[in-house]
Amino acid sequence: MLKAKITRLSVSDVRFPTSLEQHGSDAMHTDPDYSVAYVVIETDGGLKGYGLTFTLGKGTEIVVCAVEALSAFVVGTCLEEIVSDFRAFYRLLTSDGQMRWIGPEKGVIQLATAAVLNAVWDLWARAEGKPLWKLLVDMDAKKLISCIDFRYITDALTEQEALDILLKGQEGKRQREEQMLKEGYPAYTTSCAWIGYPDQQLKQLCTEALKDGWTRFKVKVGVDLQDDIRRCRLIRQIIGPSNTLMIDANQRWDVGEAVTWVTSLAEFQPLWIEEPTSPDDILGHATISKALAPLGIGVATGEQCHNRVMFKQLLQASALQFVQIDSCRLGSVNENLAVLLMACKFQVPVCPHAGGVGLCELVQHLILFDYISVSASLHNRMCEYVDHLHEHFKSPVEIQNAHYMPPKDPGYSTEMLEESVLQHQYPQGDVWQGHPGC
Ligand SMILES: C[C@H](O)[C@@H](O)CC(=O)C(=O)O
Ligand SMILES: [Mg+2]
Repeated sequence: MLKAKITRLSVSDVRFPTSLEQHGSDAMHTDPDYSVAYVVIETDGGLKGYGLTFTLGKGTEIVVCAVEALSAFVVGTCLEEIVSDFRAFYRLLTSDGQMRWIGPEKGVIQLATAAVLNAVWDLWARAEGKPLWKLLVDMDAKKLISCIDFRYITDALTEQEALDILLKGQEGKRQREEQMLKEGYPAYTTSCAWIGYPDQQLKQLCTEALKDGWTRFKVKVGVDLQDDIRRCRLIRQIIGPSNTLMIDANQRWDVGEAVTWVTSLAEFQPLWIEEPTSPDDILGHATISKALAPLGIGVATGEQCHNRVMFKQLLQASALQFVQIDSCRLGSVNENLAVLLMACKFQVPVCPHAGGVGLCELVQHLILFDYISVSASLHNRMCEYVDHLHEHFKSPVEIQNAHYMPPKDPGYSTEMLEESVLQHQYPQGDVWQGHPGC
């Protein structure tokens, strides 16, 4: 299977009209249509790999163009050739002398890299007959390290240090794997309190979620302080004092404003404030972290942190207390591995961003690997869950008692149902016919 030669790459613009009911809305993205640039790679042996990156409607066509521009690097190569030196292949995609000018390793081109490489990782896991998390857990430590591009991060994490972390992680690994298979990985829900949901809906969803066993909840904030106070009070009343609450501002504030606003919400005891300000403002995050530490509120960020270099600086500057990796924002598994290992070295817990379309499906593999092989800890750790659009996937996430149960099917859980792709393709899919946005 590894000998398979990649013969074709196709990419589709697939959009879901989630903005109609305000699903996914936040202080900055008030009308998100959850979307993906969806990649299928075909091989001469018949095996296919599926990959995606997450977007919000308009602009997906630009990511699709970028994927098409990268496809020349992939078509004609052999899976074995790629994975025998995955670091070199990652560099080939991210360091092309002309294309890197529109990055490097950030923005649209990095989203496209993620979509393409996610498909390659899916293909690799399928070729090995394993779910991706298991492929990673079983992989020899040196082989894993050989998938990571350490350029620009060796001042924070050397190859030897990364290897040492993985070797240390061997201890107790089998028990942790068994534990995950039995109990699953702890999750929190964001589905109850999107910014566009009225109080009644928030109340009903929270009450139902509590009944379903959820104990950790995230609420969107940042548009109007009085609204936030009312909504946080409401949610705290429903979930009680001992369940966990997080708040997410999606980059709404300036640095000083973030500190003042979150201080006004401190009585509701949020564990973290997520994305308080621009995702690029490392020193701003450090200032906010320092100011909120006495209140027991941490800073979480990462869903729009575009590469390992940014994460390195956030960690070096003690600018975040929770690392939110994203399976489709960073350069696929390769770059996520680098961030997981850096977070371990800096002893900062990883709580991945998920939700959107497919992000839960993908990132569960990474966080399972993190627990089993890297961090060996569940302290202050949980993976986001959002209850939308799973029905469009061939191997949707399985949640039991607010935990992600490890996927069993081979691959990266990236394959979508053909029918779903056809119906939601933009603009020709049935779902978009007669739609006001079309
Ligand atoms: C636009 C997205 O729904 C965003 O609000 C998601 C997010 O910030 C989160 O899940 O966290
Ligand atoms: Mg967020």
